[in-house]
Amino acid sequence: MDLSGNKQKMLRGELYHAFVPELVADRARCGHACTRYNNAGDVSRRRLTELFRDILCDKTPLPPPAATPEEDDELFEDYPWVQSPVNMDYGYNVKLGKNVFINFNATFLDTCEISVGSRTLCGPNVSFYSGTHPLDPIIRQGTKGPELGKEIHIGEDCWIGGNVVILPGINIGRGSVVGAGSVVTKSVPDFTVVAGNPARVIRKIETAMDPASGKEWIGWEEETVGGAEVPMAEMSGRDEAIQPLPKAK
Ligand SMILES: CC(=O)SCCNC(=O)CCNC(=O)[C@H](O)C(C)(C)COP(=O)(O)OP(=O)(O)OC[C@H]1O[C@@H](n2cnc3c(N)ncnc32)[C@H](O)[C@@H]1OP(=O)(O)O
Repeated sequence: MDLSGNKQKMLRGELYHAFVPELVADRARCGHACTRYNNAGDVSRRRLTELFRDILCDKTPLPPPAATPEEDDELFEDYPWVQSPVNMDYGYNVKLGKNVFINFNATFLDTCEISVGSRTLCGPNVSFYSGTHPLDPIIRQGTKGPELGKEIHIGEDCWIGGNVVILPGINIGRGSVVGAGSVVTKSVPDFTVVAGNPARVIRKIETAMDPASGKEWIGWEEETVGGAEVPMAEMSGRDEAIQPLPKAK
């Protein structure tokens, strides 16, 4: 893929200019795709998935149609479920795992990659802000100045409450919970409840899923017996799996 200098810098998390024609066009494309998804009305899961994949620029083929509408819906059981309206800047930097649920009014400012791990649930009005700007107004210069992004990664099996804001560069560990209305300014360790503005640790989550618990847990059925009908790579069309999280600060 031959990317322009500004787009390459954007994806690498370096300072870039967002108001160059290529990136303006990318955001316009994504905006139109979001509008089509948000106005889809009462359509099948297949059609919704097609429209959602248009937002993500995901060309992975869908499974062949089943014999009946009900059976066809079942083919999409494990696909991410995103309530409209949803809004994104570029779409192509968003990756969602299996059985993810994103409630109404999510905002993905996907200057850099934003990934949400399998089985993670998000309440209404969650905002993922991977974009940021220089603090010095002389450099910032409104639409004339450079900006940058930092990736956001939400682990598998998390629950993000309503009205949460996740700031650039944040990693939320596996199985963790973010309380409603929180602003997450620091990365969150695995199996931890955080809440507030700024989000602070409330408690650890006791679960056999946490290897530190010393308890036995065999993992999700599809991961252990390979029974998943749709591997995550096919679902997102863009990535294999959520990468291991770096250690939280
Ligand atoms: C997928 C969907 O659509 S989800 C639908 C939307 N639902 C939501 O967003 C609900 C999200 N749930 C919450 O925010 C809950 O408060 C939870 C899950 C964080 C509660 O976690 P718990 O560990 O049970 O916390 P608990 O209720 O015991 O409170 C512990 C402390 O944290 C505080 N606290 C709890 N939630 C929050 C919050 N969201 N913001 C700030 N402080 C909070 C409590 O006031 C309490 O403080 P105190 O010790 O000073 O009294």
